Amino acid sequence: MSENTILRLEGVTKTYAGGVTALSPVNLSIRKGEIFALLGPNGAGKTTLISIICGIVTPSAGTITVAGHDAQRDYKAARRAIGLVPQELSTDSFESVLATVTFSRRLFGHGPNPAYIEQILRDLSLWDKRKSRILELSGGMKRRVLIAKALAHEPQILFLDEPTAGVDVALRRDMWKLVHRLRDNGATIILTTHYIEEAEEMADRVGVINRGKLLLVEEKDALMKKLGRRQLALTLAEPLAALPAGLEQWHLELEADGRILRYTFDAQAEHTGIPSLLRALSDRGISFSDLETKRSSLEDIFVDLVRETA
Ligand SMILES: Nc1ncnc2c1ncn2[C@@H]1O[C@H](COP(=O)(O)OP(=O)(O)OP(=O)(O)O)[C@@H](O)[C@H]1O
Repeated sequence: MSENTILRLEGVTKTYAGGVTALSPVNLSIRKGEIFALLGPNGAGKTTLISIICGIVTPSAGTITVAGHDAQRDYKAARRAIGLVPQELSTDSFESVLATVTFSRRLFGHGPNPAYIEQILRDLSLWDKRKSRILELSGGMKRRVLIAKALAHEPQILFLDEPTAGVDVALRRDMWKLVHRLRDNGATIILTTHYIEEAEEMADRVGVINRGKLLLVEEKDALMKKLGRRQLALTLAEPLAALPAGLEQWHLELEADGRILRYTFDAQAEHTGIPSLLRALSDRGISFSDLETKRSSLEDIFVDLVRETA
């Protein structure tokens, strides 16, 4: 394992007792200190993969190495390197925030470290709430408690399973900031999400999984650059009932009741085809009142990929 690799999966597969193949051989290396987003639709295998890494589900084949420990042979040490933030608190506890988080640390056999616990509670803006009972907290605060619990035993890797599912926009943005701060403090973060926006906003690298197969793993920026296309939208001065003949080579789309003409082109190409398109439109007496270009998002890329493997 290279010095910089904190987690490695080699040939990991899972077939459930009922015969469902949830994972085809998965190979993946996670670098120390990165934010990795695992993106996939419902049933893609995200939870299975995380559960295998955390030792909750046994793989059918393959090896998992967590911070130098074999996740099956050396389960306890591997598990200790991981903090897992589940989607929801399973119970609304009568315990205080401080007691709950302190207890989570003890579960992993660590001695007390009040200064460390105070630091995480402060980092998560929970210090003022340390004496509150969990059931008195707002949904957003409860989510923070889940993160504090996962961090209590000083894990090297933090797993966030759908960190912002069902939370409002303001809290989602707070969570994103928080995750960046945790990474800046040295944590490696792996999150699962089906919000593409979340992966786009947070991740250094993105993995796309569908039907148990890891379809790609790429630096987010490189992915956006390599696969990203641009779109040119022309708002027409007069709506068109149909696409005029002679413009087939641009594969245009007519939208918004014929008011918008959309052209998708490769941003990396030497010739975008735009000048010739504009000339061809002008030759046909088609004028426009507005022109807008937009980069295609990770969402477009994701939808294309998943469609191709469906
Ligand atoms: N305990 C189980 N027994 C049998 N099949 C299972 C079990 N858990 C999951 N599966 C199946 O394995 C496949 C992958 O499920 P998994 O929960 O890993 O997907 P996911 O990507 O986490 O989905 P979601 O986004 O909906 O949580 C699905 O077809 C699911 O029905």
